[in-house]
Amino acid sequence: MGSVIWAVGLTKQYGDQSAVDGISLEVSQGESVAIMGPSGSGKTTLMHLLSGILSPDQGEVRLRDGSEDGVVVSALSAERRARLRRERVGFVFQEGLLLRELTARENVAVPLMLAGSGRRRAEEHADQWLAALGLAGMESRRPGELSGGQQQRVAIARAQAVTPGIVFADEPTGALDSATSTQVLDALLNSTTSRGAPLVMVTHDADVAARCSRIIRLEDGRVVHDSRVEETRVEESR
Ligand SMILES: Nc1ncnc2c1ncn2[C@@H]1O[C@H](COP(=O)(O)OP(=O)(O)OP(=O)(O)O)[C@@H](O)[C@H]1O
Repeated sequence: MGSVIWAVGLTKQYGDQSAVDGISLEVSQGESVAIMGPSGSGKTTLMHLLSGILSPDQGEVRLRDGSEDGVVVSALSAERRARLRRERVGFVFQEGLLLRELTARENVAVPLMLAGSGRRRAEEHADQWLAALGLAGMESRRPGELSGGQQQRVAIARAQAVTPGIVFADEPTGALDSATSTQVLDALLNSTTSRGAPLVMVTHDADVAARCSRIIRLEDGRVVHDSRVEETRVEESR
């Protein structure tokens, strides 16, 4: 399977604190990757480096963009990086971060309009995504009129609507009870991997991680376990 993102030698320091300390990894089409590890081990920093929110002190991140070698995210200007993030990368956070004054439909349509769609087309497309996530009939509600799980599904629809090449999620079910968490996780996994796009998710929850195809564990800014690497080793030793 082709790589969608590949990172080499990523390092990020805060003062003399090494948040990420020389991490290299590739993520392939259709993979769902859980990033786990103790508090302060560098999970969020790694996700922000992979997604171009942060620039590394050393190393580079490439994202597949149609060209053979991909685009080096960290070499882009801040403006081009922001555009790449808007159009090729989806984000889902612990709290949906929906715009409170807008309806569910408008929340999903906004990124499409920012990417150049007309309002009517964007809203039609938004309605299709909301329906795909089980929210038909709720298009005109504002976030305050939806449950936590429903709000998170609106956030997933918003992330998917621009059909990004990769989706990142930071504790996407962290604020939900366990039954709702399962539904939201199913929606997130299915809506991403069924398109062939990879999902990279930071989670503290072992049950959530167990639903992913790959688990990466960090300690002190380094990868101490990668289930994909372990599987490759086992296959090679056969
Ligand atoms: N903006 C910042 N300024 C200074 N130090 C930071 C900053 N962001 C992160 N750090 C430090 O870098 C290290 C890694 O932080 P990070 O948020 O990536 O960890 P994490 O594994 O996501 O933690 P948690 O599970 O608690 O969210 C920590 O020691 C943290 O204090």
